[in-house]
This record gives sequence, structure tokens and C-alpha cells, in this order.
Amino acid sequence: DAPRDQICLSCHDEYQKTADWLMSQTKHRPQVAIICGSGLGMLADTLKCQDSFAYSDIPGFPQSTVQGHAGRLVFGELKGKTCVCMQGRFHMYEGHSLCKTTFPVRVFKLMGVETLIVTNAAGSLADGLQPGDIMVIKDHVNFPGLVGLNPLCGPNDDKFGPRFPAMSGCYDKGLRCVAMEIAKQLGVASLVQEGVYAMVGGPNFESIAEARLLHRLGVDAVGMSTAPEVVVATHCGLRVFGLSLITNKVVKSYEDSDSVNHEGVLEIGRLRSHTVQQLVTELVSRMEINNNNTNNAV
Ligand SMILES: O=P(O)(O)O[C@@H]1C[C@H](O)[C@@H](CO)O1
Ligand SMILES: Nc1nc2[nH]cnc2c(=O)[nH]1
Repeated sequence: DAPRDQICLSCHDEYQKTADWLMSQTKHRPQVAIICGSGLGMLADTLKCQDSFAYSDIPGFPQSTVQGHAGRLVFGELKGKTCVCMQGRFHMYEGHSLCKTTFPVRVFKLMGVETLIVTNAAGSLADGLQPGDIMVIKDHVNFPGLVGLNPLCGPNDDKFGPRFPAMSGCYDKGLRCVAMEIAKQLGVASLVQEGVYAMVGGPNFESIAEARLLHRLGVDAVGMSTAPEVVVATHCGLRVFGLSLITNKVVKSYEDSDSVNHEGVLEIGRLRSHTVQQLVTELVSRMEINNNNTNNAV
């Protein structure tokens, strides 16, 4: 039955083995981890002095199977910070257990990462959010988690965090404030706003009734990822920043003949890749890591 499928006891021992293997293959010791959403893998291209590994070569790593998810782990330097970037993430709908979907987050923690930046492509439910806009995630609704499809199900690993972790404020307010400031300075404030992200299981996109329900519930954008990674990151004490690239308007009217497809999602990713890259790069450059004294640090 599904809940037991989520209890991947084998992951318990794999985290350290994978972290040790990676640390034997690269001299980089990342402080910031970046998870690239559909069509956003180009974020990794900005890293300098890269060491990169195909997921298929990394012990314990699942495989990316979705178009627009390259399946490479890229280590490098970005604005003086050592980063690790996932070009391609894992989704529940690919058939991965939630333990495997979130596996990299705990590996990053064991490698010394302190901050997780998570990006995704999402559909807009809010009237003011248009395709091409960027939503800074203020909070999330983890629908699968509400019914027990949660990566923390099963025996708690006290080494990472508490049995009952709090989730209020899991999207760091300081980082959100700086991101909004950066958007102004980049001249893209009109494209960027905060909002609530909802994760649904997918892989189908929403029916009109589902879209209308989510909208009534106060959700601004909907996707098929991100929440499980953020739950695990929060559990093990990582600071989290998330953004959604809005790739389409979710159809909420029975009169509307529009429909969404993955190719269109990836097209918006290509259109906005530079802006997302600028925002994330500038945010990383202002991060305070290990108590360095840097201006505008957060
Ligand atoms: O990996 P993300 O959440 O960015 O990808 C979204 C959700 C689906 O995987 C895909 C659908 O087009 O976009
Ligand atoms: N669930 C969901 N995920 C998306 N990812 C990109 N667009 C969408 C969408 O409209 N719905």
C-alpha cells in the first residue's frame, strides 16, 4: 500500500555513502544547493570551475526521466559561493518514492550545504500572475503530504531532525525580501511577485473543477514538485528559498478552449531563463555563508 512504499528504509544508509562518494570525486564543498525545475537547467551553466556527474553514475541517485531534466549534478563556484546544482529533479509521478524524490536534499546536508534554492515551472491560478512571470514562493500547500504521502513518513532519523518538524516560515523571509529587492534593481519588479505554491501529484494537468477548487483555496500557482524537497530541507535545518516560473494560466473556465502542454512549459523556460539566472545569481552573491561579513548579506 502506498504509505509503506514511501518508507524507503534503504535510503537510510544510502545518504552518507552517496555524500562520501561525491566528496571523493570533487574538491568542491557546496554551501548552496540549487534544484532546477522543468526547463531551468541552464542555471547550472553559470557555475565556474565545474565538476559534473551524470545521475546514472552517482550511487543511490534516481534517474531523471522527464524532458527538460538533463540528469546531471553540477558542482562549481557562483559569485564566490560553492554551489551544487541539480540539472533535473525527481517527481512522484515518475514513480519515484518520496524518499528517492528528496534523496539529494539529505545528501547535500551531509556535504555541508546550508541553503537550498528550489525552482520549478508552475501554472498560474491568480489573476495577476501571467505566463513569463516569476513567483517568489511565500508558502506551499503540500496536498500529497496532507494525505500521508510524505517523505518524512516512517521511522524518524533524529540525525537529521525532529519527529514533528514545524513548517511555518519554511520559506526564509530574509531571502524573500532580498529577492524582491533584487527584482527591483534588475528592473524586472513587474514580473516578480510573492505567492502560494501548491503541489499536486500529477502527471496530468488540472481539470477545470480542480483548478477552480485550488483557486478557491487561495493557491496562486500549482505544480508537481518542490514541496517534498522543502519539507525534507526544513526538517534537516536548511534555509530555503523557492521560485516558480509561471509557464501557463491554468484553465478555470468551461468556456476557455486553451489547454496546457509540456512543450509550452519548456518554451517559457527558454524565454525567461536569463531573468531567472540573474535573480538566482544575485541572490547567491548576497548570501551570508558561515558568518562571512558581506554587504546586504542575509
Ligand atoms: O519539475 P517542475 O515542477 O519544474 O516541472 C513542472 C511540473 C511537471 O513536472 C512539468 C509539467 O510541464 O512542469
Ligand atoms: N500541476 C501543474 N503543474 C504545472 N507545471 C507547469 N504548468 C503546470 C500546471 O498548469 N499544473
